Amino acid sequence: MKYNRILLKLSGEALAGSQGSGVCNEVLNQICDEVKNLHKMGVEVAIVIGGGNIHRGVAGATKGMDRTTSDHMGMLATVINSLAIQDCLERKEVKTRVMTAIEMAEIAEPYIRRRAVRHLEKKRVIIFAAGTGNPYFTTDTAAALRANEIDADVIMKATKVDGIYDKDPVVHKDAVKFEELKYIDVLNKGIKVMDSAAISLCMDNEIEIIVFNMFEKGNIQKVVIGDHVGTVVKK
Ligand SMILES: Nc1ncnc2c1ncn2[C@@H]1O[C@H](COP(=O)(O)OP(=O)(O)OP(=O)(O)O)[C@@H](O)[C@H]1O
Ligand SMILES: O=c1ccn([C@@H]2O[C@H](COP(=O)(O)O)[C@@H](O)[C@H]2O)c(=O)[nH]1
Repeated sequence: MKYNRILLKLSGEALAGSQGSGVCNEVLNQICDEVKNLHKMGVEVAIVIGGGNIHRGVAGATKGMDRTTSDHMGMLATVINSLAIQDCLERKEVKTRVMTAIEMAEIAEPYIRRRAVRHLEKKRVIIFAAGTGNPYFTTDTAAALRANEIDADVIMKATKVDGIYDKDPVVHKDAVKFEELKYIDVLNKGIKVMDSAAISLCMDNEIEIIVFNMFEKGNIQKVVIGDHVGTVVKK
C-alpha cells in the first residue's frame, strides 16, 4: 500500500449525480462501497465532503445575500452531506464519527485534533463537517487544513473530472490533461480545480494531491495502492 492514512475530499456537486442537486442514493452507495473496501484494507480514512449539491456561499451572495450568512448555509450543507455518508457507511457496518468545525453537539462531535487522530488509530472513518468553520473558505481548504493536522499521507480529490487540465474540461472540449504538476504551476497557471489557499497550504507542507474521477469504479483503491490515476500535484 502506498498510503496508510488518507484525506478523501469528495465533491458535493458530484454527489447529486444526474439529478442535479441533493443526494443521489446510487452515487452515495458507490462511494461508500469504495470507502468500505479501503477500510477493510486497513487504510485510515478521513473524509471531507463539499456542499455544492445544496448551497455555495458565492452563489447566494451573487443573488444579494450577505456573504457570511450564505457561507454559513454552505457549511451547514456540508453537515447534511456528511450525515448522509455516515448513515450509508454505518449501514454497511463501517464505524464512523462525524466531527464538526462548528459546534452542534446534539448531532455530531466537535472537532478536536487529538480525538480525530485517536478515531483513526481505532480504525473509525472520520468525516470532517462544516469546513473550516469560517466563512470565505471552501471545503478544499478545509481538506488541506485537516490533512495537515492529522498528518495524512495524501489528499485524494475525488471529483467529476478525471484529472487536471490546462483549462476547465467541462467547458473546453480541447482541454489537455496533465499527468503530473508542481504546486507552483497550478498556482501560476491559475487552474481552478482547487482554490489557491488549499494548494498553498499543501505546497508549504508538501502534502501530495491526487485529482481523479470518482465515478470510475475502483479508482479510489487504485490511488491508495499506488497505481497512477488522474493527476498528481507535488513538489
Ligand atoms: N483546469 C481544470 N482542470 C480540471 N477541472 C477544472 C479545471 N478548471 C476548473 N475545473 C472544474 O473544477 C471542478 C472541480 O470539481 P469539484 O466538483 O470537486 O469542485 P468543488 O467546487 O470542490 O465541488 P463541491 O463544491 O461541490 O464540493 C470540476 O467540476 C471542473 O469542471
Ligand atoms: O471552510 C469553509 C468551507 C465551506 N464554506 C461554505 O460552504 C460552501 C460549500 O463548500 P464547497 O467547498 O464550495 O463545496 C462554500 O461554498 C462556502 O460557502 C465556508 O464558508 N467555509
